[in-house]
Amino acid sequence: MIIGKVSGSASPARAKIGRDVAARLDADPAVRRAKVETAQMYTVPGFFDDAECDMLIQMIDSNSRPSTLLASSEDPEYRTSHSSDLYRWDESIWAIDQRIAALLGIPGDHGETLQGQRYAVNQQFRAHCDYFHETSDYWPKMQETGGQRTWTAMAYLNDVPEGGATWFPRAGIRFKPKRGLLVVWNNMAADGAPNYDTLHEGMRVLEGMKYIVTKWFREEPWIRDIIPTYTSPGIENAN
Ligand SMILES: O=C(O)CCC(=O)C(=O)O
Ligand SMILES: [Fe+2]
Repeated sequence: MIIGKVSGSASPARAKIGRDVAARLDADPAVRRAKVETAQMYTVPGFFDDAECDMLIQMIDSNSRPSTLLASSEDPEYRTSHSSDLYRWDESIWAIDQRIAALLGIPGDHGETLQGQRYAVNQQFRAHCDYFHETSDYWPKMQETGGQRTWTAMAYLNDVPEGGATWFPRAGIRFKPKRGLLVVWNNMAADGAPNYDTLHEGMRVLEGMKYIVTKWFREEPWIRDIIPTYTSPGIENAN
């Protein structure tokens, strides 16, 4: 995640992911293309039903820590929500992960751990881009774990009485939290380079709580490095 404008390089592989996912979403009658010229952005109303939203909210409430940032920020108000990593191998999370991956047509193992977030009144996530800064200190580490973030899928788990919209100031669109609504966008431009027009903000919650889940997809498999490999004692690792 980066703060402010940065550039990364063009990538034919990422450009192809952008075209393939968009073609799939364009062909899906449940999906609506957002009226945005400068980024690929879609919505799916009612992607999660009430039972799924309630289950996810309960999981977030039972397992939250203060949210973090990859890049440092001077502003303590930058990201004030609570986050929760939703355990991939839990049966119900697995099913949700698979459904999101199938919607986009991206293999599930390219998806990072589903992240739940909870914002209380006055909490927010200020303007940022989800892609990685390719000249940052953390970029080599990100390259080892699947490379650049391509698509983001984010769902609102409840209606928020006031505030908490997701605002894309450069793309010129704002989404109001609506229970079950999934918002999907490509963080890359047509040439596969990071698209600064995807800059977005989780606006301050003014009344009530806001619950969301976010799935960030990498250009390559993310999961391979987190599966523990069993090595028998006394047997040399072949690598
Ligand atoms: O809370 C929001 O509306 C935005 C969340 C977000 O930007 C993210 O999870 O990457
Ligand atoms: Fe974001």
